[in-house]
Amino acid sequence: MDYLAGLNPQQRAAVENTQGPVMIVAGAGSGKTRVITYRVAHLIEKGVDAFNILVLTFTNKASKDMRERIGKVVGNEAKNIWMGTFHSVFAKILRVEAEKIGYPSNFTIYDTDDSKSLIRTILREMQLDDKLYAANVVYNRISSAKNNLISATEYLENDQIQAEDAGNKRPLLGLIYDTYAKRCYKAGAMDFDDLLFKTNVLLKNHPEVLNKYQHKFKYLMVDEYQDTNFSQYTIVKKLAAAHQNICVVGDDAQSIYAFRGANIQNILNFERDYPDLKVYKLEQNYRSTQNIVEVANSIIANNKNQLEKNVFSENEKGDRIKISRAFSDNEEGKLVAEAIVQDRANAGLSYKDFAILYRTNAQSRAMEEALRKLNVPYKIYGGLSFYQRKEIKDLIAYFRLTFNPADEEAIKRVINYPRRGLGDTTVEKISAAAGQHDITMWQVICNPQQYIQGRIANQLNDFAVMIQSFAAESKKLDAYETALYIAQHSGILKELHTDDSVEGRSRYENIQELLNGIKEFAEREDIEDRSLAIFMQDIALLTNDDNDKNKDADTVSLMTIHSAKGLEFKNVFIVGLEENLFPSQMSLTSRVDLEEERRLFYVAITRAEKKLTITYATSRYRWGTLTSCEPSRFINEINPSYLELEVVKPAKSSFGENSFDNERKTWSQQREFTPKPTTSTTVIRPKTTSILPKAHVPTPGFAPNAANEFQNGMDVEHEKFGFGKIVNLEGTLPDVKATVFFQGLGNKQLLLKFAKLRIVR
Ligand SMILES: Nc1ncnc2c1ncn2[C@@H]1O[C@H](COP(=O)(O)OP(=O)(O)OP(=O)(O)O)[C@@H](O)[C@H]1O
Ligand SMILES: [Mg+2]
Repeated sequence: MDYLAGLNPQQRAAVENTQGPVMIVAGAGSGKTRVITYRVAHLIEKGVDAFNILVLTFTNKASKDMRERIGKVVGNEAKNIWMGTFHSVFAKILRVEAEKIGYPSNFTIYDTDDSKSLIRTILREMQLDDKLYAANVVYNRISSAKNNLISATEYLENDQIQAEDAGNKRPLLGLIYDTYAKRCYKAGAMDFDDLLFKTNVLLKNHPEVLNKYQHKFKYLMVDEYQDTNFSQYTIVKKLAAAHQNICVVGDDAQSIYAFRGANIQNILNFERDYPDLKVYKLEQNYRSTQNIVEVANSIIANNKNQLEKNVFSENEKGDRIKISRAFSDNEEGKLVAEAIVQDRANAGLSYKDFAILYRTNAQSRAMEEALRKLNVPYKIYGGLSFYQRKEIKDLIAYFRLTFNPADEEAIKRVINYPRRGLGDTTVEKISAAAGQHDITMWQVICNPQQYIQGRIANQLNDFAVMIQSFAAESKKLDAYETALYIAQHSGILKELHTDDSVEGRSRYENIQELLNGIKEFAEREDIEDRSLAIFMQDIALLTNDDNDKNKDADTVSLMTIHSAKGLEFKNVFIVGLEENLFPSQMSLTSRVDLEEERRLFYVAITRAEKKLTITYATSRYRWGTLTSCEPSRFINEINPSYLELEVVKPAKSSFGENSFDNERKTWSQQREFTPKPTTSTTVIRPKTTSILPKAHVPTPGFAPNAANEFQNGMDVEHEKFGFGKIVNLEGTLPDVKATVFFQGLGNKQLLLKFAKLRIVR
């Protein structure tokens, strides 16, 4: 297969130039990711061992997609490439090398919740004002220190940082950071930032380890390089130092993680770090229509800080960008949902060709509700992971303790769940004793008589024996059998089984689902070690987009713009273009922040291939109150010649607004929606382009059908409203009410016994 034929001359040069440092800084959709993909395939075709290639991507999903594409060229060898996010790749390496830096190889990975819970414990113990020292703020400060490779000791010793924090009225941050780091260490745990921070420590203090990985990873590639932080930059620089076969691609205009420590300087430094650097320019955008590319260019031109580049498209000119105004967030949802149904029918698209992008997660609610009303299947990306649900975390905490009983956060989570008379006071006593004697909580639990007073020794002893029995069983059983054993003997299964509420049943099913997943893992033939310990290793790094069983399902994608990075969709809606929302309120005080918001807008626009719609509402519920909103300044920055404006009249919504509120809770929990299968998916006729069709002239011989003949999904004709599709039926005969989506009119609710409606097919 001549894979090189699918590249333009610059892309091809970047692919074929495999030796020495290479950088591509180019606009969106210009094929940067494609270059990395083909470059890896090319290396393998040329005989480079896949085990010697390391590719760092921004999400697990991106690396999975890339591996699949490479597999199409090189076959099975693609499995052997080291590829993944910084966190997953270096977690894997730390598992092998952890003991060198004083950690057990089965160290626990603390997720954000664990970290914040530990911080809260520490703040309580230090008796600090939790308004001044909010867990979130403390967490962010520690995270930012780690991402800048400042250890707790350095933090404490550095007068300047100290002074800064004192200025912020939080002089004790250094001490908290130090305590936090020690507690994690004692618990055999690393938080997310540690996975990079400790990798740096490892590579710095152990030259032999650095040497080993420099020789292992003979070729390094990094996608989305503009969003690397200092800690990541340093790892890459160290690994590439010996052979310098490093290729990074990125776009300064898409740098959107400065708030998490990403540093645009990393791109600029690259030229300084590698004097032999070859720089390739990609200017042609292959993704989007000319209109979309030009709008994106015109927006980003408002930013003062950017590298000069020229992006053009030779695709069709395309539709103008549509701007729609709605009168409320619910109305906005409705207009987006209706446009999707309409565009899908008119342009012969699938649901998966559509994406709805928003600035903040909270905006998904109105969208979800509207989509459900129209029976449009959707999936939320980047939301709460399956592994973050309470019941799943509870069971996993038992798994964690089985392999690492020092894990303090896991102990706190399940020592009294299910209830066994070991309440908060006991936990505080254990924690205090552990602090006093400088031992782990687990050591206290194993010898309660020695360290704490009170009559809880028996219960503690039972708990310790139980955890020890799990560890013993895990040595004899496979992953699934161990997991089942723990679920049963911890009492979790019974606890959930006896809860007969709807939520209780769904929690029980989730546990079943987890066990099923572990069973699949235990039956895999492509890996040697199928123990629960291995299954557990990277579980904290999974997001809800991984392990997606229905990845080919035909659903509309909903996500924040941050999660949309690198992706593309035929038809994109960017919603909530309002001042104080996008740009966000917090960004309005400084140019630097405002420019980051604008880059975010640039990222959003450039996801669209064919059609882009931007919407805003003039009122919206925020923080529980109805606020009136002004259109975003970003809309004014677009040259009007690219725009088509549409104002949606405040109509009495056909949606029962109250029913939304009732269902709100359930919907926000269930983040995926697949409507019941409809009997037909025929395109709605006739095709019209105008917003409001002329008065309908019924088909000659028009004769309405009887109420009992209709089914959901049927194409129908109404005497006056024209052609439509039944999207919902409710009630019982003879009072069945149909929701029919009419071309250009949207949803109408009709009582079938009165409506003059004819079945088309
Ligand atoms: N030479 C080419 N010929 C045809 N299609 C191409 C070519 N180069 C890239 N494409 C297509 O253009 C689209 C954008 O490419 P890609 O995702 O690699 O761009 P990118 O620069 O990584 O974008 P982003 O900045 O959004 O991450 C993809 O669908 C890709 O397959
Ligand atoms: Mg890309």
